[in-house]
Amino acid sequence: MEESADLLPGGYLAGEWVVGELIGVGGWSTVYAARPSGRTAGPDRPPEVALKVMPTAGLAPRQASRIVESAHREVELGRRTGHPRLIGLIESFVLSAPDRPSLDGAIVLVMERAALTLRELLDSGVPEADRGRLIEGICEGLAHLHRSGWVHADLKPENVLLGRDGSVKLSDFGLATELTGTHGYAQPLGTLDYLPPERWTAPLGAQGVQVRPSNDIWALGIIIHEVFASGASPFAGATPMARGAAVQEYGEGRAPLRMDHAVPPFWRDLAADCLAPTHEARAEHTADSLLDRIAAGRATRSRRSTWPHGGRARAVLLTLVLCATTGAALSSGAPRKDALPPVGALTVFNADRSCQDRSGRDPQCSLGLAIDPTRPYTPANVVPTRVWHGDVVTAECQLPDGLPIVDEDGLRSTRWFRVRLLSGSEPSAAWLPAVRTKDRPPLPNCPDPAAS
Ligand SMILES: Nc1ncnc2c1ncn2[C@@H]1O[C@H](COP(=O)(O)OP(=O)(O)OP(=O)(O)O)[C@@H](O)[C@H]1O
Repeated sequence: MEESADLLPGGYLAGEWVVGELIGVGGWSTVYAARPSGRTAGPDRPPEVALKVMPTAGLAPRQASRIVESAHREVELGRRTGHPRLIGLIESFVLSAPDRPSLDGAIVLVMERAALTLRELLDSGVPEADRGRLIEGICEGLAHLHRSGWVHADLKPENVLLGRDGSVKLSDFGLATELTGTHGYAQPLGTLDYLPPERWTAPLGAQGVQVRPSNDIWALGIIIHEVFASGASPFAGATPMARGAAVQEYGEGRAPLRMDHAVPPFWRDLAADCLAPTHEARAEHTADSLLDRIAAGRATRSRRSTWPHGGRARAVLLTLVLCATTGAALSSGAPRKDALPPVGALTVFNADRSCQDRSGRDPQCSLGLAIDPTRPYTPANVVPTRVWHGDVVTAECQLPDGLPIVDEDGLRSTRWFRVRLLSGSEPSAAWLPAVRTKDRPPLPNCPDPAAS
């Protein structure tokens, strides 16, 4: 394939990171997978990151300064408001690439790598059991941003990332605006489908347009509708401009809010409040107050629920979606180096010899960790975290009499090890069949998994 001068080739050394495959292209940036170079790899460096490369060469001075400002905002926000619901910024640097004039001097943000975007999940269908949790995660991210005095100002499904453990993380803070009092000013940019009615008529002053937290709440209302109504906006129209006209009609009181019947009553009420037509009416619905309502609604629903394994069902469904969308390829070192002292280190063994080369981490060679060692070892019964030959995982205990597993060499065992997953993972531990390791540390027996 011909190499583009505007793209970094695989293997390129950008700062201290080795560029991998292309992940995505935004309006002003290109995002690549990357890993630390041999020189810098170590326990304090994540084994896999995303590099957001924002070229400035050849741009008109105003465009270039816009990009510099946008990068500056992302760095500033990352530095001041880190939170598990915001994508982590690891470092930033200016790319020195004299051999590639179009990329020389580009600004590079090194971020924690996510598995997929909410847009991709909407396109493949959000599992019913995950919908509320996803919205709650977005709301937690917004509540943190707003409490820290920032407005995201470009909230949309492309900017909601999902970690490999299904965790929700807001990203792309290029338009994020710091509040001075009740509002801030931003460039008149953003994505038409997520702009509230007042933004369509907002006066453009020397500092830009006024933005307030209620802008993000409106976008959240659109996203709630999309999540429950198979990606559809509550405002009908074939193009973003047509849908924008419908938003303005509604904002001026000339049309009612029409939501899809697929949106359940609880979420319909919440979305309707987020989509209150004026800033004043919307302002009383803060991200914090919405979070309280979601928590209260969850408590009511779980009291009514007759299915005791809701948590497990959630994990399985999200696993399926992540597997389907990402091919279930996960980073090295996924099992954590835990805060608790390890009780048994296990080196993963893959009997398939073609999978014993550690360099590629081919998704085809990844091994699954079971959710329940007493149920069939199928894709529906594995967590999103994958392991490869040679990975070291931490086991807490063993189960001598789980479901029998036979490896590629015919070795059979009913023994399973319970291994810890990255902190924040749901579930927090999963099961490695004993045929997938040669180690037999003297571990205590685990409690009966059926009883937990
Ligand atoms: N940390 C990340 N991990 C994995 N994928 C990412 C990450 N950040 C961005 N991406 C992917 O790259 C795409 C482009 O990134 P991003 O939206 O940040 O660029 P942008 O130029 O700011 O976009 P926009 O056009 O919205 O301004 C995203 O839609 C997503 O698919």
